[in-house]
Amino acid sequence: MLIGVPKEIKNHEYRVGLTPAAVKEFVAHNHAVWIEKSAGDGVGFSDKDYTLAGAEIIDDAQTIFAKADLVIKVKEPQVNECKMLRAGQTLFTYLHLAPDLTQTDLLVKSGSTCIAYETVTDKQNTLPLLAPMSEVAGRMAVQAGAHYLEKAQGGNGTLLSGVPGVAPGKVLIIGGGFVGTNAAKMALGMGAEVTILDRSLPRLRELDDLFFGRLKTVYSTADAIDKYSSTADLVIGAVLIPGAAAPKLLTRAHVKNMKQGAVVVDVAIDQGGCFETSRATTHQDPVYVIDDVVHYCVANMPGGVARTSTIALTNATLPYALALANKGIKAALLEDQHLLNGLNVHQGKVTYKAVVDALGDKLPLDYLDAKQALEQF
Ligand SMILES: NC(=O)C1=CN([C@@H]2O[C@H](COP(=O)(O)OP(=O)(O)OC[C@H]3O[C@@H](n4cnc5c(N)ncnc54)[C@H](O)[C@@H]3O)[C@@H](O)[C@H]2O)C=CC1
Ligand SMILES: CC(=O)C(=O)O
Ligand SMILES: [Mg+2]
Repeated sequence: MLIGVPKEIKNHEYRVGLTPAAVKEFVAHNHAVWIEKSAGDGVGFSDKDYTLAGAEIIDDAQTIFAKADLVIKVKEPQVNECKMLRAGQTLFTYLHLAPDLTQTDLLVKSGSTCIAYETVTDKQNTLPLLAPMSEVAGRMAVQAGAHYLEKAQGGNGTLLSGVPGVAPGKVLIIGGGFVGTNAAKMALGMGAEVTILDRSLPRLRELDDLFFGRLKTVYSTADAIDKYSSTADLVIGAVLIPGAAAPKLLTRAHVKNMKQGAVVVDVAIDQGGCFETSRATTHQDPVYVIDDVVHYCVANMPGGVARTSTIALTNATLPYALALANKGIKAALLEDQHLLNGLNVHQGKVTYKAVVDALGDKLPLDYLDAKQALEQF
């Protein structure tokens, strides 16, 4: 199979779909790999590294999209990338379709097969291809929050750790999954006072055990969000309903009621955001202020630490990508229900129900069960 890896083109996105080590694995399995020129430059993987691994360097993305059987990326395809996708081709990358009408429309029209990293599942009922980037983003959320709490950045001038004689800052984390847990680790490591909300009691029990009572676990209700957001210095949004648009849990009224100079980091922004006042921002222009509250809503946070993130992401995606290449796309999907859960679009049909639920009233979308879609077309 011909595997193609274009250079990422989203704002300040330096990650790359395959490391040279991953390329070697494909080559060892007799696949050809095309890498766009300078695709790995931003993370220290040179064209020479890729050539030595057995890849061919291609000058432009057009050639890759025109010929590759399987396109492996990091971020959702941007408009001109969507327009290059075609029937008979498979795209394996993050998609986050539920909040993205334009991309969904273009992918459906492309006739291609689109497998989303973020909806592939595993036996533990977690999301193995989202987890590594959630670990990164959760850790970064506290780093970003601490930075924007500084006065010169618009914050209220709180040092999250406090100092002897001065109480630490208060961090509220909404959602206790991968992002939330990693944010909690960092915030506790700094010495902040941490409260974490989730609506899963089993998850709250795990968190209580994991952190040995060093943080407060609270069942997530509007009332709890009311209470804890009003005194928080930093609120981190980390909820997820897989594949669906994020619920707006922190409302405009909550934000209005927050302390002046508090910071909110909406990590869930890639699924549309879980704060009513959130809108996606970029690494180039990461924050804006509403009601004296600094909002950080970067939709590709791990791109900011692209070297760590590229390696962590490829560690997770490689076995699935190899299965697609070695077995063939259809057979690999039909053999593995967990990988099949990643199928969002196939030959003009949307095969992920939560996407149709989120966008069906704005766009005429044909939903078809993933297995049926593969068997029919
Ligand atoms: N902005 C960025 O660069 C990145 C964003 N993300 C996003 O972060 C979000 C969280 O991802 P993960 O932690 O991996 O998901 P996860 O599935 O591990 O955790 C989500 C948690 O939210 C909880 N939850 C659901 N509804 C809730 C509610 N009403 N109140 C409180 N908790 C609730 C769930 O019980 C679960 O524990 C996702 O939208 C993901 O796509 C992840 C990585 C990077
Ligand atoms: C998960 C995601 O959207 C990212 O890593 O950019
Ligand atoms: Mg206020």
